[in-house]
Amino acid sequence: LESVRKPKNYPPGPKWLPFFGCNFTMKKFSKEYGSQWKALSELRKLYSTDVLGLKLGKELVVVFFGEENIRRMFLDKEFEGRPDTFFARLRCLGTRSGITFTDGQVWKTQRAFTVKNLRNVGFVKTLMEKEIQTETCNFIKCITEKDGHSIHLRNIIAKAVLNVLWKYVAGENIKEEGLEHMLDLFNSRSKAFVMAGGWLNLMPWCRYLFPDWTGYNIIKNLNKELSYLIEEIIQKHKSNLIEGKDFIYSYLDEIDASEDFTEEQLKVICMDLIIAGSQTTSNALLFAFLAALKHPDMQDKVYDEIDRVIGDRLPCWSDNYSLIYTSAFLLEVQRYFTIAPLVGPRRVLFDTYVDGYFIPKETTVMSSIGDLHMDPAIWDQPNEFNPERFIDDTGALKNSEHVYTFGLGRRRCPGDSLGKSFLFIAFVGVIQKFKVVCANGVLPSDEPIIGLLASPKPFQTEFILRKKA
Ligand code: HEM
Repeated sequence: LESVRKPKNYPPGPKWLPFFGCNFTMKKFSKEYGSQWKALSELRKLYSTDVLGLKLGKELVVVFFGEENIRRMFLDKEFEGRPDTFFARLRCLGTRSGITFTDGQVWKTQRAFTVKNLRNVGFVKTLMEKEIQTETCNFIKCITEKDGHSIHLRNIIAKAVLNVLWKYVAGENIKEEGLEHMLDLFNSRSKAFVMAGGWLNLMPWCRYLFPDWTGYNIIKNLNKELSYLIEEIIQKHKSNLIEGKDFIYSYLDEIDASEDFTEEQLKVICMDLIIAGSQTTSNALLFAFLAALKHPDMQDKVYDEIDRVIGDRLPCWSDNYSLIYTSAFLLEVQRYFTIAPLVGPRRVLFDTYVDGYFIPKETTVMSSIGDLHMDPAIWDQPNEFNPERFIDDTGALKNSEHVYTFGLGRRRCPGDSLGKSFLFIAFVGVIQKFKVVCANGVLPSDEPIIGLLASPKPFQTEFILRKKA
C-alpha cells in the first residue's frame, strides 16, 4: 500500500500501481503519441499542470513545463544532482564517474578540469574554427564529387562532427574502419532509449531475459566499441605516439599530479564528450538542411545575405554578427526542431516546492524544452517555421534568450561553442556554394523521430552548384 501512496501535496499525475508506478500509463501514452516526450506533453494537458508528478517503478519522476519552472531546474542548487541509476552506471562502464552522470565534488572537479583543458588545446578558440572549416571543405568536396547526384547526408555530417571532437580529445582524426558501424549504434541507441531509462531501471534483471528488447545489447555494444577506441588511443598517448597537445595528454599529466584523476575517469569523460557531442551537433545541422529544403524562399534569402556580406571567402564564427537573417534562420531551426526536447535527468538534492507542489529529495526531474519552444505565450504561431520572429524592427536579433538548446546554469552544455560554430560554419559554407533541393521532387516530412534526441527521418538531398567556376 505504501508504494502507491503519493507524498502529501505531490504534483498531479496518473495513478500509481504497486511496483510499476505509472509505467503502464507511460507505455500506453508513448505508443499512442509516438514518444515519451509527446506522452508527457499529453499528460500535462490532461492534468492541467506545469509540474507533472509520476512514479516510474520505484523512482519518483517530476516533469517541469513553462519557462519559470524550467529556469528553476537550470538555476537552483537543489536540482543540480544526477540520478544514480542502473542505466547511468551501464553507460559509464559500471562506475559513477565522468561529467554527465556524476554530481557533487567529483562532477565539479572533473567538469572544471575538462572545460579548462579543452580550452587550453584550442577548443572555443580560433583553432577550433580551423578544424570546423577543414571539415566543411571536406564536406563540400564530398558533395562536389557526387556531381549533382542525391546524397544521404547523415553519415557524412556525423563523420565530420566526430572528426572535430576526436581531434580535441585524442589529437587525430577518428579511424575510418568501424566508423559507419559506430554511427549505426549511436542511432539505434537514441531510438531505443528514453530519458528515465525505461525497463532497465525498473527491472535490471530483465536484461538477462530480453537483452535486445530492453536495449541492453545496444548500450553494451556501443560501450564496448567506444571504450576499445578510447583505450587504444590512451595507450598511444602513453607511448607518446600522438603529436601535439590534446585533452588526453593534459589529463594523463594530471593523473600523475592528483589522486582525484584516474584513467577510469578519463575514459568515461572521453565517452561523455563523444556521446553528448556527436549526434546532437549532427542532428542540428541535418535539421538546418531539412528546413532549407522545405523553405526554398528562405534558403534564397540566406544565400543572398551570405553572397552580399561575405562573398566567396570561407565563413568563420564571427560572421554570425553580420549574417543576421542566417543567424535568425538557425535559431528558428533550434526552436522548431528542439534537438533535446526533454532535458535532464536531474536529482533533487533536498526537499523543495515548485508551483506550490512538494518535490521530495531524490526525485528525478526533467524539463520539457520541446514544449517551451512551442509555447504560444512566448511564440506567435509557434507551429510555423519563421526566422523573422528573431529579428526586431531595427534589423537586430531578438528573443534568442528564450531558446534553451544548450540549457543554462552550472550544468549548461560545455560543448555549446563547438555545437553552435559547427552548425553555423558548415551550414553557411554549403549554402554559399550550393542550392539544396529535394531529390526526386519528394519533399521530406519535418516530423522528427524522437528518442533520447530528436532526429530527422532519413531524407535525400541534391546539391546544385550556385556559381560555375
Ligand atoms: C547542438 C549540439 C548540442 C546540444 C543541443 C546539446 C545540448 C545539451 C544540453 C541541453 C545539456 C544540459 C543538460 C542538463 O541541463 O542537464 C548538455 C550537457 C552536456 N553536453 Fe551538450 N549539447 C550539444 C553539443 C555538445 C558538444 C559538442 C559536447 C562536447 C564537446 C557536449 C557535451 C555535453 C556534456 C559533457 C554535457 C553534460 C554537462 C554536465 O552534466 O555538467 N554537448 N548538452
